[in-house]
Amino acid sequence: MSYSHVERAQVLAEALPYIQKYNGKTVVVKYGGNAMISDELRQAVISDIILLHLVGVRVVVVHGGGPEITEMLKKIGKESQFVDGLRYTDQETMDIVQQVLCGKVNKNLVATLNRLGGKAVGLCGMDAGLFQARQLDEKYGLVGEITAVDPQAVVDCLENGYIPVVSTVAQGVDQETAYNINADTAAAKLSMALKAEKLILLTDVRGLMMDPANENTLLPVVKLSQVPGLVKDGVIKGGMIPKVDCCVEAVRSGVKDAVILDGRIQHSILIELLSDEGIGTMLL
Ligand SMILES: Nc1ncnc2c1ncn2[C@@H]1O[C@H](COP(=O)(O)OP(=O)(O)O)[C@@H](O)[C@H]1O
Ligand SMILES: CC(=O)N[C@@H](CCC(=O)OP(=O)(O)O)C(=O)O
Repeated sequence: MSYSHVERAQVLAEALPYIQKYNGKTVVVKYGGNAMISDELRQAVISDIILLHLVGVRVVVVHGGGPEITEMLKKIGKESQFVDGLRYTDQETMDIVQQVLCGKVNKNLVATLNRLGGKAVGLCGMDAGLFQARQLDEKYGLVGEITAVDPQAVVDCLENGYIPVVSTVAQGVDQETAYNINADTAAAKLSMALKAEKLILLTDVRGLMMDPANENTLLPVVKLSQVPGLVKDGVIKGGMIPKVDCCVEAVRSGVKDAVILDGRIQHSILIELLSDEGIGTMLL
């Protein structure tokens, strides 16, 4: 499909009110799934983030990396175990989680952002006490429940024109260990501490659907009051439950809205933020 000059200009003009709306506002993007694995999608996400940053949006990236952790564990002959969707994390697993998230994934992401013209700084949850945590429950091993967020390091980055890129390993407050935190949960907690305008969770499905097997049943807008009913009726289930829960918590705590967005669609972040089209599920 090719566009005329006028059509191209219209797309840019359409973005103006949205750029004005989000200028100076904080948007937390949880980056993970296919959008992180496919080269093409990775470039699109990263260029979206740089563009938003350049038009004055205070973009904060919180990244996942579950598949990379699983792959590295496999290399050392360890099978991954999940309990209620959370990785069972023994000490050996925790060491790998820290190496993969804070080392490989975080630094590669920072390098790509910088290579494509951004100015990114990588932080993990232990830097400057960003995320403090205690053990969530023995049944998950060293999985943490965030007890406090000190967003100052992230704010300092934003104030100095950097794009903060955060990995979700937290410092223990109940014992001398690092804790593994689910990236959706950490992104939601950070959005709350930053009083963000918006939380975006990139995932590998269109959003919340009445029938997960049918993409035409996407629910574009879900009010918090509808969530308990959707859970009770079995519409929200499995991996969607913790995702929706942390969106609910964020919105209840003052984040204006939370969007579950399809990271498989190129430039889904730009379409969501800077156009008249809403393409995921917005919880508000
Ligand atoms: N109503 C629903 N709409 C969409 N997906 C749903 C729904 N209920 C359950 N799911 C499941 O939730 C999954 C998304 O959660 P998850 O796999 O944990 O995401 P991620 O890996 O991005 O964190 C989907 O792949 C789908 O199988
Ligand atoms: C406790 C827990 O499950 N932590 C996750 C942290 C990474 C993550 O959440 O990555 P995705 O967003 O790519 O799934 C894990 O170990 O896989």
